[in-house]
Amino acid sequence: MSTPTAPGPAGAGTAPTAHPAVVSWVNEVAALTAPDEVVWCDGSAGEWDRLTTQLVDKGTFVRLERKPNSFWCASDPEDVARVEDRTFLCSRFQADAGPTNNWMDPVDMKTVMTEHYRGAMAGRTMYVIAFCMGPLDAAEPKFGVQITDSEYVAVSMQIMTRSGTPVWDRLTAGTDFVRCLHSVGAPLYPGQVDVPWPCDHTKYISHFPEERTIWSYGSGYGGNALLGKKCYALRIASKMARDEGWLAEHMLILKLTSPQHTVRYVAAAFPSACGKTNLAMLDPTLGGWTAETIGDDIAWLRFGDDGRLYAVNPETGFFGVAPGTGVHTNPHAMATIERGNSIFTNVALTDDGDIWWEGMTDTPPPHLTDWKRRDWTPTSGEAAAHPNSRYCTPIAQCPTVAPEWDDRAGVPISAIFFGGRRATTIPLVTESLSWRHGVFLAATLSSETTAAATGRVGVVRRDPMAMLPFLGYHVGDYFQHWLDIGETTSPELLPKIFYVNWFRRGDDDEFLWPGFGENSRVLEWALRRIEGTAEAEATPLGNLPTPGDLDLTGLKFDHTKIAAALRVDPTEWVTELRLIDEWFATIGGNRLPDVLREELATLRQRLAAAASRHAATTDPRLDLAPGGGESRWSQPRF
Ligand SMILES: Nc1nc2c(ncn2[C@@H]2O[C@H](COP(=O)(O)OP(=O)(O)OP(=O)(O)O)[C@@H](O)[C@H]2O)c(=O)[nH]1
Ligand SMILES: O=C([O-])CC(=O)C(=O)O
Ligand SMILES: [Mn+2]
Repeated sequence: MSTPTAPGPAGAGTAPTAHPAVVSWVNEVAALTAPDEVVWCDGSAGEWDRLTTQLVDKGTFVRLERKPNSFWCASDPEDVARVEDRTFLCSRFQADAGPTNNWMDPVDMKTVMTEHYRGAMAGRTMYVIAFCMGPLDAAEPKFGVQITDSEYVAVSMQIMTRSGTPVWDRLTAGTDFVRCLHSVGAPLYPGQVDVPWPCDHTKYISHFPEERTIWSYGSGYGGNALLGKKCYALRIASKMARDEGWLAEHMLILKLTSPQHTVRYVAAAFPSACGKTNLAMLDPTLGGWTAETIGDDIAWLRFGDDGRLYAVNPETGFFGVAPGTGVHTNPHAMATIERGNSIFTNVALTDDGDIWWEGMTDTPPPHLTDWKRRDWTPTSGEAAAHPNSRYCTPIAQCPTVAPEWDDRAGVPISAIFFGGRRATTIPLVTESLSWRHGVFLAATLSSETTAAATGRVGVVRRDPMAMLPFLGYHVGDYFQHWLDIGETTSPELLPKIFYVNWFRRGDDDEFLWPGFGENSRVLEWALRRIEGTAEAEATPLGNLPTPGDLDLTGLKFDHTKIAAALRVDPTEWVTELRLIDEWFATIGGNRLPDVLREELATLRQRLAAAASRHAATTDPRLDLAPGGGESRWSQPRF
């Protein structure tokens, strides 16, 4: 039932499913896109071998000599990242997409895209992939079927999702599934030679939230083409989650065990390329602590019967940022890919059949093939790997994967960390004062743009809950949903919310915090706060540690920098408040919850009071933090 069908349109006889809606949809798409052949994927090792061999034969993949069952590939130089300006939320009413999404009327979008899809798979094979986001034995497993004309997508979906025969077996007639249609938009006409990375200059990544349908056209890049990931598990799922009373979030899930063997699970939301994978594979520098990985990109959070929030990782693989990943920063990611069974996209290829990227080792190899397939030497003057180059690798291979990563019930979350990449203003860590204050911090989260999306890098923008590019409905309603979640259970059962920033810089432009494994010190302080055993100082922003409140044992790092990383600078906050005002103004008065407006007013009052206290202080050293530590107010920038 899982072998490829003979050329010709799909039919019920060849399908590994009797689900009439799947079969009729596949037939309909095949009639529109005109593939040479339809293959129902079984997700088997044999299928992986067949497709990867095919990809090697046609020049898309290079089989690596130095890593088992692993492949290098380079995309079209224009198809390297998510395309936010070509990503659409086609809700029936524009007002439901909100100010953060590109909207187009669903009927108009389908009319336009249908013409792009017409004949788009000519000369190619259409693959039909059944997949499940989250454990197969979940109370309500979340199924999807992706149609694609890309072998790269088909094999990547094998890594990233539960797919194939076990899913077909469960996808019985009447079972709900999300329709995920994908074409690279590059038909092959008779005699035409294929290119290594087919795609179209025109791209559409469209979501039809009311129909739970995704149409993606023109790109082969992960976030645009592996539709289980951002399109389903975040955009469509966030809408499902709102309707059903749960949360679909851009979060890692981490298990922490203290030296006293206390186990805690935490989740953390950072924007793309801002440190989720790295924190998910944390190698704690703090003695006696163990960190284990449950997820690195997406968390689905639901209330358990005990009133706590439980998190599940809907994925089965990591699609991680390669540059900056090395034995010193993320040894566990390096060990994961060392085990093979991985796909590397837009990194550099070494002459002996291995991969390399900036930050993997201190010294680059003397010669490489760069991500544009050109000869590269250390004097080339350009990066050998694209800044958004990625590895795609199974989570089960991660040496730090927690045994419970696949548990149907998920893991109970004690703390949620929100964070952004900010060179200024945002302190290393802030503890929220309440759920609603935490939601305010998350709703005003900001970050510098990264190479994970096309467009300018390094521009500060608001990225609420690190979900700006992934919201499946109106951002104001999303904030209200977060506030409602906080009313669903007793306050002491809710995770405590913290706000972090690993990326603050000093006047010398160097990071003020060493990051990576040292982030365990911040997590440890947060967990001690939850247990009531850590000190903190009340500031206008929330509760912050002084450097003395953090466990800095053995940390070889300039402690004045750490004090600077923890500073609340009133001048910086004058600008920040203006930016938050602007952000809230874009949301629209009737959709922005009053609670958040009130939180902003309270923050403004607290900052004003602190600034006037500071102005009245002639000797800055009089304004000392409790415990005799130097106050963060003592070095204002004005
Ligand atoms: N300075 C500093 N850099 C970090 C830290 N953690 C991660 N990074 C760098 O940030 C970049 C992206 O980190 P990732 O962990 O891959 O980001 P992510 O949030 O998983 O990204 P997506 O997969 O795009 O959602 C890499 O270049 C890392 O080296 C940190 O604690 N400090
Ligand atoms: O979706 C992708 O392509 C990769 C990713 O995790 C992100 O951009 O946040
Ligand atoms: Mn991501």
